[in-house]
Amino acid sequence: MSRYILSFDQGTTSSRAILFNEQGHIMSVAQKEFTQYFPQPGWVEHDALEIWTTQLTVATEAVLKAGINLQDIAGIGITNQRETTVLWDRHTGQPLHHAIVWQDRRTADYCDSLRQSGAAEMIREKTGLVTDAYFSATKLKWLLDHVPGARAKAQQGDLCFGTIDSWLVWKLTNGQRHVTDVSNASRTMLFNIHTLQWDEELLRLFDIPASVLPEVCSSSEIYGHTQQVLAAAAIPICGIAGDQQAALFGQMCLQPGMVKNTYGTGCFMLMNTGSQPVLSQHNLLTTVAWKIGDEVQYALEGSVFIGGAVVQWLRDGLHLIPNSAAVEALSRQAADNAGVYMVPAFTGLGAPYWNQQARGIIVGLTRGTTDAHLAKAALESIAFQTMDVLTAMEADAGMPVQEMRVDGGATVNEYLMQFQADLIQTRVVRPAITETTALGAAYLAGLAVGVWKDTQTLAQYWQQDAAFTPTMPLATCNEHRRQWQKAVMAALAWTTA
Ligand SMILES: Nc1ncnc2c1ncn2[C@@H]1O[C@H](COP(=O)(O)OP(=O)(O)O)[C@@H](O)[C@H]1O
Ligand SMILES: O=P(O)(O)OC[C@H](O)CO
Repeated sequence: MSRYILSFDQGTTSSRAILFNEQGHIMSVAQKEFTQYFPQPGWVEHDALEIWTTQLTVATEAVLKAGINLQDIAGIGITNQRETTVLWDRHTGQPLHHAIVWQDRRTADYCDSLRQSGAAEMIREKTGLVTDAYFSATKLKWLLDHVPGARAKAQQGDLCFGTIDSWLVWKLTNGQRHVTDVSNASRTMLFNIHTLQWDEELLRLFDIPASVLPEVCSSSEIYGHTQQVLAAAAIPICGIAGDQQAALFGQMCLQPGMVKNTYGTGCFMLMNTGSQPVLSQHNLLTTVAWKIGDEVQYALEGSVFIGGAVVQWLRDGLHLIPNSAAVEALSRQAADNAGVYMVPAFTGLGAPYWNQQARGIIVGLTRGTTDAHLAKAALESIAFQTMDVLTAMEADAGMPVQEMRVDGGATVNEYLMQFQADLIQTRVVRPAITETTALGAAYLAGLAVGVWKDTQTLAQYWQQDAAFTPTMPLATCNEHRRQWQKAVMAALAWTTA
């Protein structure tokens, strides 16, 4: 009998399912986009029921494509867009409102007032997070305060809060299990990353009744079994991690100091810091990477809000390119950026600036600027933002990073990868399997049910596809950095305030 692991990779713009075999090879992939709702400027919502139905559809499709029997699936691993907040009725299973997505800025003013009140330091010490609308706590508070009747229902114990992992487990187990894992919990701003428990002082601060919270579990254990979905036989659900932590695991960054950067809609760089949380001195986040058995690993994280999304903007907003892949050829039409720099602060700037009011700018325009220069500046902006995060990370670690492992949709772009290596003067390594998020969740699930013995076994599977080594002269590199810093200063000055 073969033993497969089915990964649910529930992302910001699409639900994906990937089936892995015992060697960690991909057997099949299915993907479905779902609706993005923008009810007001800066607001982003998802329909949690659509997330569930698309996820279930792609899971079924992946199994059918591979032509395997459902009883040969040893377990399901879940990885998900993090922070996105769902509130549902525990009796009917109906969401009370659209999910509020991690990108949503509706609680930005409230976060500013929290910072002014002096709460930010306490929040950072306990949660490792910067006080920002990005995280779940203020989104949940908004739902409880604005959905008619929600707070009263919550106080009566009738509601469940969850990030997308909790929601999917709830649906898969037909409402039997209300759980999350430590990595997702650490993104809520309600979770104490030192005690690994929900924090009463934070619950009081955000006025959240404890009864809405899921039980916090490790990242690799049997949380429950499927009920009346996918197969007649119950399949164990046995791995959960937030997508960026799952990618760190899938990239086999198991030793302190190892770094991965994912180039998706946003860019998320994580450094494994071992069994102790390291509080950043340079505006990075401290987060739980995963918990396996009794062992907890932590990470430093730098989140860039607009990464590959700047390429989507060239495609859908400016109509400069017919598809994302075309950005590379267009950008190569220009020999260099001709002094054009783009700061895509469309939703403010994330790490290490954390400025919610900053907005995007393009500087250095002349009569000679072409679409190719804009494409180049857009691609380069992804690398510049990553450079800023890496600089902060190296300063926190007190040593240079030896190599950066990369994954995500934009890593197919060879120009971007080479420019990245040049800018950070560090080797950039792309693995053979770039579906590291789904792979990480599969590994966590497979470890729980004995498909794989231990992490050492898994580390042997990691294989390099390509390595990009720096070739740009240092003087050119320094000049780029200097110009970029000036551009960032201009974006910070051009705020919505
Ligand atoms: N050739 C390319 N060059 C640059 N960016 C690309 C390219 N192909 C895809 N992308 C970008 O990669 C992102 C999709 O990557 P993916 O890892 O699937 O993201 P997510 O998981 O956030 O949905 C999109 O923002 C897209 O614009
Ligand atoms: O869905 P992605 O891949 O853009 O990831 C979103 C992150 O988890 C947000 O923190």
